Amino acid sequence: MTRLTRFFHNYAEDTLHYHREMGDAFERRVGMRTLYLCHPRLVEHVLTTGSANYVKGGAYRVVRDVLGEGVFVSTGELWSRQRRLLAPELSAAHLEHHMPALREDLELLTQSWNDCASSQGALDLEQTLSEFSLRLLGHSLLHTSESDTAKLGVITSSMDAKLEQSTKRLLSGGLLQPWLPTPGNVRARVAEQKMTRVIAGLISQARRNAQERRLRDQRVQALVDSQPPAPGPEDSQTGYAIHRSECRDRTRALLSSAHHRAVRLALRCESPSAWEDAAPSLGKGCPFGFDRPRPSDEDERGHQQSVVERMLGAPDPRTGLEMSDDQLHALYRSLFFTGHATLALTVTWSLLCLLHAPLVENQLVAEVRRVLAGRLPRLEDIPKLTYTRQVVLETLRMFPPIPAVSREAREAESFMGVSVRAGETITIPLYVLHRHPRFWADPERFNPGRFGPDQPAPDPFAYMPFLQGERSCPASSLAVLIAVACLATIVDRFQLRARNPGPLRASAKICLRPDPAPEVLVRWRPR
Ligand code: HEM
Repeated sequence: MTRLTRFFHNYAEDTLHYHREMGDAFERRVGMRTLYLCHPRLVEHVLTTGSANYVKGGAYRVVRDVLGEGVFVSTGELWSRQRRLLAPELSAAHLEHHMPALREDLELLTQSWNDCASSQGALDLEQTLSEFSLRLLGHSLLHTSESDTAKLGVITSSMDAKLEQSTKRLLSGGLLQPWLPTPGNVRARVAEQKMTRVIAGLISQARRNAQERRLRDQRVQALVDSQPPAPGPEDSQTGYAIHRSECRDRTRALLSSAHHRAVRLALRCESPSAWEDAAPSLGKGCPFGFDRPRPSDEDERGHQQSVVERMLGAPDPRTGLEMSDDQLHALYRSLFFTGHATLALTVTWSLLCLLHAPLVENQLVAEVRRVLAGRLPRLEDIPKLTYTRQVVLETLRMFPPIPAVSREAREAESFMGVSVRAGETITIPLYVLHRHPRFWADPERFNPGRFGPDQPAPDPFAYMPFLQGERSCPASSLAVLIAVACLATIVDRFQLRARNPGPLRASAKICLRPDPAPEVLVRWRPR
């Protein structure tokens, strides 16, 4: 393979070779001149201390072309508003809310793998995990229904087709104009139309849900306000009656947290008789409905707001305007772009690494069997899966799904012996930093032990699968927990073997993918 073909096939591996020859900072020209920074302290400057001078430029223009001004590429107030609203939803603390969707989707995943195991078949790992992560994103973040899930694949495949064409356009240096009737341009236009249609449907649904929620909340408010001043029950500890205002607050809290199913159903069906049936139960005192059965996971999820509904309910503080359809389109695209392949690839690479590490697999199976013993993970199981987490972290070191990021310098500057020109593209190769021999002992060895509790934490700029700084991944901790749950569920039930064992190979475009993908045989793991 020539240097150039190696670069285009897997620029991450190619950069690793260059780093060995050229050191921690070097320039290369492939199409355009790029400065590569491969030392944690240089990277720290670009991402944190000196970050005001470095923006998402260059390659991100291609992405902007496809995604619009979503959270991934936007800047300034538009970016910070989207990020602020998204962050709580994507935090690890929110895992509890994603758990019902996660368990449901893990169940579906294992069902399809059961079919494969019973027919002694082979699996396309990346494909099945990609379907899993797509379904999960739709269910847990966007609250898509089962029928919508089928359409989500259209978004990601259309996005891939558009990204490919936009990249070609960028590399053509202006020759490949979008209006030219080339097959690639036609494919990209069709892809854009399909993607727009599906997302528009999801947005209308989210707007309808948000409107229904607003009406319901107003009715709840009116109903609660119209209650007679009931003394309420006695507080079990103090013996004092709960005041009416407290009653109301607690009623509201209960209603909004989906505990009072009967009233919720009545509010939703809006028939006068249902209202009449429900109203007395509101007046009977607090705490309403504590003795009622908890609603099902499905019902619980139905009452939480999706990310998009939350965005619709939070108008711009300066203008008072709701997010426009264009902004919502960009939000959907950004979430699918950032969350879909990354999660699927993390679990795919973890399973592929295990094919080559039988001792690690044994230790992992022992832990998973102890904690899960054949059932789906529950929230409280996940912190106990400590070795599984180490396996995920080590996989993210060796095969970071996003192997490099780039920034563009606004102005010229010099720091730590490196000179940067105005407008220059800086590449930060995570793949190289994760294998830097000065920061990692035996970097080419898959060794989850390096993330053990007795080991020192790695340098945060030598290990950053989720990047560092203000543009780092807002879903970092959550994504690791989900990957842990998924890996544990699979390893507990299934044993994978490669049909043609050989070294793991990758290709890197935007993401780092197994290439060629080994054919993997799935069997039930003996108990
Ligand atoms: C293991 C899985 C994941 C990995 C390795 C990962 C990694 C990354 C990295 C490296 C970036 C910075 C990219 C850049 O600056 O070019 C990023 C940004 C981002 N990620 Fe993730 N990610 C993962 C999962 C997710 C998930 C599940 C979501 C949510 C749907 C998500 C949402 C985002 C968003 C919104 C950004 C843009 C942040 C900003 O610019 O402010 N990621 N991710």
